[in-house]
Amino acid sequence: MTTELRALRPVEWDAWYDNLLRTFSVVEAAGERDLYRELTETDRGLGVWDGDQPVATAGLFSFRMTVPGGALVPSAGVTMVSVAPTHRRRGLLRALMRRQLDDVRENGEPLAVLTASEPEIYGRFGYGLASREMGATIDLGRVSLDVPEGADDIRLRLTHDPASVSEACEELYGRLVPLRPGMLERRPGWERLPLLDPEAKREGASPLRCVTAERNGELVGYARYAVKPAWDDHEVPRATVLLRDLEAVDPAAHGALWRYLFSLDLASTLRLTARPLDDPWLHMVSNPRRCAPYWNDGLFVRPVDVGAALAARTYAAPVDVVFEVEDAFCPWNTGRWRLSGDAKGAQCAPTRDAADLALTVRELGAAYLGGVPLSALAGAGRVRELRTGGGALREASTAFRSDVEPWLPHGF
Ligand SMILES: CC(=O)SCCNC(=O)CCNC(=O)[C@H](O)C(C)(C)COP(=O)(O)OP(=O)(O)OC[C@H]1O[C@@H](n2cnc3c(N)ncnc32)[C@H](O)[C@@H]1OP(=O)(O)O
Repeated sequence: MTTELRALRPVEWDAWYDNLLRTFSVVEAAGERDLYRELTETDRGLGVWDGDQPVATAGLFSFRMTVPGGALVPSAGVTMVSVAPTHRRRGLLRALMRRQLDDVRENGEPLAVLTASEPEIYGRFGYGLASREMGATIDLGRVSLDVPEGADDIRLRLTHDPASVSEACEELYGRLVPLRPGMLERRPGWERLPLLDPEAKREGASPLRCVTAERNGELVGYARYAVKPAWDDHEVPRATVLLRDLEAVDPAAHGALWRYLFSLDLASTLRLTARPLDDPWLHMVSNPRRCAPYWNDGLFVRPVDVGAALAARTYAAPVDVVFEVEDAFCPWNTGRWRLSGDAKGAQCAPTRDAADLALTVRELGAAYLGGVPLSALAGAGRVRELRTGGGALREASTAFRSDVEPWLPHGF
């Protein structure tokens, strides 16, 4: 087999995308191809060709991601990775990852990020699981909600045309981006993604609708959802409310929107996916157990330039530690790095000083957004204390934590 790994040419996009669809065995729905064609940064696409046939794909998005402290840091979003079943397990993914991370480094992005089809794939390339997301199946008949003061002052409006209020919702979303690590600044065109609602993928649910929350005429929150109607054998209504996304700027706005979703007529279940671990509704419900919360993996983070990545965020407490970093896939990161920082800023540079903590770049990626404690990774043997007399783990672990759980509200 002779194959060629090279950059994607714009005219090849459809065949390249078809390889992705075939590999994922997904049925294409109306609107998806046009949207992804528009969103794809063709000049950052890679593929492997066997003759004139694409047999592997990988893409990058030029995102900026919020890190602890609120800075937006250039982060390459790895996407559309596929290897045709005829060509799997011959090293094509590894070759694509090699070329991609070299390109990201050359492009000066300190981080690469991704969401994984299967979590076990990307650790070997230095990606660590940095954010988790929560799902829940809430038994509306058994769970009540105690909403905060001010919820009654919120005016809710329902629209069956979410696009008609999208601009205002996007403006609100933009205000929230700097407040939570892991959120991605919207790039042009991405506002269409949360509105994508092909009939073929609804599985009996209604079209998407949007409820907006206003206080004194100003938008303070919104929720997009669909309802899947159902009636049991005794004609009892048992609809399921499927929440697509919800954003709100303060407790009262959250309260009003969650109360709305918890009390829709004819519904017996509210299903949530991809919510942040610290979602406010968890602390408003009478019975969290009957909400069956669970968590799943969210965003994987890979420091591509360890020094620049660690210096780009701030730290919850003063920290001055030397990390002994091992990075087998990107050896330019391997070595000792001194990180000194606090809540105002940080510096990180190579050093010859004695190391305080040893870890691989994957653990640095996992801890980077502040959601995974270094101490928990140390408990699993993945971070080792080297400082004589100890104390470095506690110092670094405290400093890395974020007050707000990292979260990626949407896939890419
Ligand atoms: C960010 C995203 O786009 S996520 C989407 C990823 N794509 C998919 O899941 C689509 C379906 N699967 C595929 O297309 C392919 O099987 C891929 C892309 C996952 C793997 O491609 P391959 O070319 O077969 O991988 P490759 O041969 O380079 O393997 C590299 C290593 O990863 C391992 N690996 C590859 N796929 C998997 C997997 N699904 N689960 C666990 N390990 C895996 C290989 O065993 C190999 O291990 P090694 O480092 O010990 O040698």
